[in-house]
Amino acid sequence: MALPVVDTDYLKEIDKARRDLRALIASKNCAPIMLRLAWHDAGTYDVHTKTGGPNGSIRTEEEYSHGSNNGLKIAIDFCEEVKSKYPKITYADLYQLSGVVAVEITGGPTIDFVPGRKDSMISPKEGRLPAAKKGVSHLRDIFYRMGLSGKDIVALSGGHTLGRAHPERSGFDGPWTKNPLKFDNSYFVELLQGESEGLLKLPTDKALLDDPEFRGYVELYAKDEDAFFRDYAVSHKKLSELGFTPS
Ligand code: HEM
Ligand SMILES: N=NC(=O)c1ccncc1
Repeated sequence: MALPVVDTDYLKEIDKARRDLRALIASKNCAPIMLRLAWHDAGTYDVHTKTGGPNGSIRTEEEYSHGSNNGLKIAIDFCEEVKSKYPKITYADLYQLSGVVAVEITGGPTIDFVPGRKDSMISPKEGRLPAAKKGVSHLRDIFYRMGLSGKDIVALSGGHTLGRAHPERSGFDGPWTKNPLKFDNSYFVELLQGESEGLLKLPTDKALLDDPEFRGYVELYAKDEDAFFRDYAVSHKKLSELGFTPS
């Protein structure tokens, strides 16, 4: 599919869509699932083959039907409400803009967003996203394949400060933090505090404590929210631009 022409009209549409997304996400309290959608569209990137990545392909039934994407059709349909008003905007840009807005309106850091991603209908085979029951080496395999680093793994895992697991979607249950609609460093604080009634820790969350590099960042982010916000904003931008060279 063609690269969008990012002219002043496109940028005006992006600005209007950003405002609409703020209102939609606030009114539906759907920041968590919108962030998960953005991450799942981008997280399929393979730096070796230059395939997958933030290209809107998650909108295809083939891809949103993957087990790891259970529930995400809800967010895809929410985004369609905005797409229908601004047809020029690519799905690829819209999904990443939605993830940025989700973080920002729940109190997280401002994330630099550069539009211009093109859409694709080609869905990678299932298995490019991390499996929750695995550990450190799996996390490194998956995120290094995307072209991301150990620091990115920990910072981006902080995205679990938002939302919850749903048994009917993933088989896991519950929020990671006491306020799942507030983007803050509580995910890391809770991780270091150990098991807590009613709060979820996936095996991959706990794995962040098992590796010295990862644990160093967990301890930093738990004690310094500004450091988490700074690193998260950089890693989120990197994730949202995998395979995409902003013009
Ligand atoms: C590191 C590997 C990761 C694993 C294994 C993982 C796994 C999961 C699982 C199993 C769920 C529950 C899905 C459900 O039942 O609704 C979930 C939810 C979520 N994930 Fe991840 N995740 C990972 C990384 C990330 C990243 C990098 C982000 C974003 C930057 C993210 C954002 C979210 C959000 C916001 C939710 C909550 C969605 C909701 O409330 O509907 N996750 N994750
Ligand atoms: N954020 N990641 C997820 O939602 C997820 C990843 C892998 N398997 C199920 C769900």
